[in-house]
Amino acid sequence: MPTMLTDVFRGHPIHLPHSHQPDFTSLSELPDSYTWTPKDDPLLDAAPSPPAASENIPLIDLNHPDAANQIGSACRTWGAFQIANHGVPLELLQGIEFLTGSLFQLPVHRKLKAARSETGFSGYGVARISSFFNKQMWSEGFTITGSPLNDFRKLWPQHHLNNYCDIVEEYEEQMQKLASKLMWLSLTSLGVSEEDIKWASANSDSDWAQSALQLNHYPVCPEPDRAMGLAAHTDSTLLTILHQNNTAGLQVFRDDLGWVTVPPVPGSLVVNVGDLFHILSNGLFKSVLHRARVNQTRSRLSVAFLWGPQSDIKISPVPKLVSPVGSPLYRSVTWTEYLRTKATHFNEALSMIRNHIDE
Ligand SMILES: C=C1C[C@]23C[C@H]1CC[C@H]2[C@@]12CCC[C@@](C)(C(=O)O1)[C@H]2[C@@H]3C(=O)O
Ligand SMILES: O=C(O)CCC(=O)C(=O)O
Ligand SMILES: [Fe+2]
Repeated sequence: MPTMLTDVFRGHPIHLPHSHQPDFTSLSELPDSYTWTPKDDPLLDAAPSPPAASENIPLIDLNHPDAANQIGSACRTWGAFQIANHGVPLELLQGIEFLTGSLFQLPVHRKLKAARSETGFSGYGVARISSFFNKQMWSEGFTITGSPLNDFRKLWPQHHLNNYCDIVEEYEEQMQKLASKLMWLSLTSLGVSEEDIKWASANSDSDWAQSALQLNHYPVCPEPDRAMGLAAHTDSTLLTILHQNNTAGLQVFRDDLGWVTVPPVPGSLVVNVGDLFHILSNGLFKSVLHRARVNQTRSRLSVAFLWGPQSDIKISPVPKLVSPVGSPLYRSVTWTEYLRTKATHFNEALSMIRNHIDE
C-alpha cells in the first residue's frame, strides 16, 4: 500500500503566524497584517513596460478535432487554458459550488471544529503557503482527500452528510477522468504515447493517480487593491482543474505580459500545468505561476482539483523529450518527496531538483 497524501505533512508541520482564523465579516478596514506591499511580494505589481497588448489564456472546445494541439500549445505558452464541452455535468459543478458556499457560511467556531492540524492534510484552515509570507491572505480554505466523511461529520448534522459526500465523490471521479484525458491529449501533441510512460500505461488511472480537493473562499474585502487572496505560487501537481464561481480573481503570470486575469466563463473549467507535468515534459510545459485577487462587492469561491501520481511513482522527464545528446533537465522525484521539498523550500523547490550539468 503506497503512502497516501494524508501522511505527506506528518513530519512537516506548518507553523502559521496566527493560531485562529480571522472573522472577515467583522473587519471594516484592512488591518496592517493583511496589507501587502512589494516588500511582501516582489511580483505584486509586476507589469511589462511598455504595457503589453491584452491577451488571455485560450478557451478550448474539447470536442474540437484539433483540441490536442490547442491544449499542447497552451501548455507550452501559458501553462494554463480553459475548457468548454468537458463533459462534466453542469449540475455537478453547481452542486460542488453550493456545498462550498454552505461550508464557508458556517460560523467560524463551527468551521474550526474541522480545523486542519499542523501536521494534518485535510480540514479547514489558511493556505499551506501562508507560512512563507509575512502578511496574511484574505481567504479561507478547506482541503479534502479521499472521502470527506470524517471531516464533514464535524461540520454538519447526519442528514446532510450523505448528500454532501456523494457530491464530493462524484466530483472527484469526474475530475479524475477528465484530468487523465487532458494529460494524454497534451502528451499526444508532443508525440508521446502510452508506451512511453510505463507507470501510466500498465495500469488504469485509478491505480496510479491520486488527488486532493482544495475549496477556497475569498470574502468581500474593504480594500481589495491592497489585499491578497492567495499569493503567487505554482501547484505541485501534474494538472490542476479549477472551477471558479462567477467572480473574477484568478490571475496567471506571463513574463512578457505580467499578471493576466482569467475571466470566469460559466460552465467552463480552468486547467493549469503543475510542477510535476513540467518535469515530465522535460520543461516543455510551463508550470504556471498564479494567484487570486479579491473583490470589494462579491465574494468568490473556487474548487481546485489537484491531481498527481500515487506516492510510490517516480516522475522523471520522458526519455523521448530529452534530446539524444542532451540530458534530462530534472532528476526523478515522487509527488510525496516533491510536496515535502515544497513544504520547506516553496517556490525554490523546482530549481532544487534541477540537474545542473557541468559543461
Ligand atoms: C496535494 C497538495 C497540493 C497542495 C498541497 C497539498 C494540499 C493542498 C494544495 C495547495 C492548494 C493551495 C495552493 C497550494 C500551493 C497550497 O498551499 O495548498 C497547493 C499545494 C501544492 O500544489 O503544492
Ligand atoms: O482561487 C483560485 O482561483 C486559485 C486557487 C488555487 O490556485 C489553488 O487552490 O491552488
Ligand atoms: Fe494553485
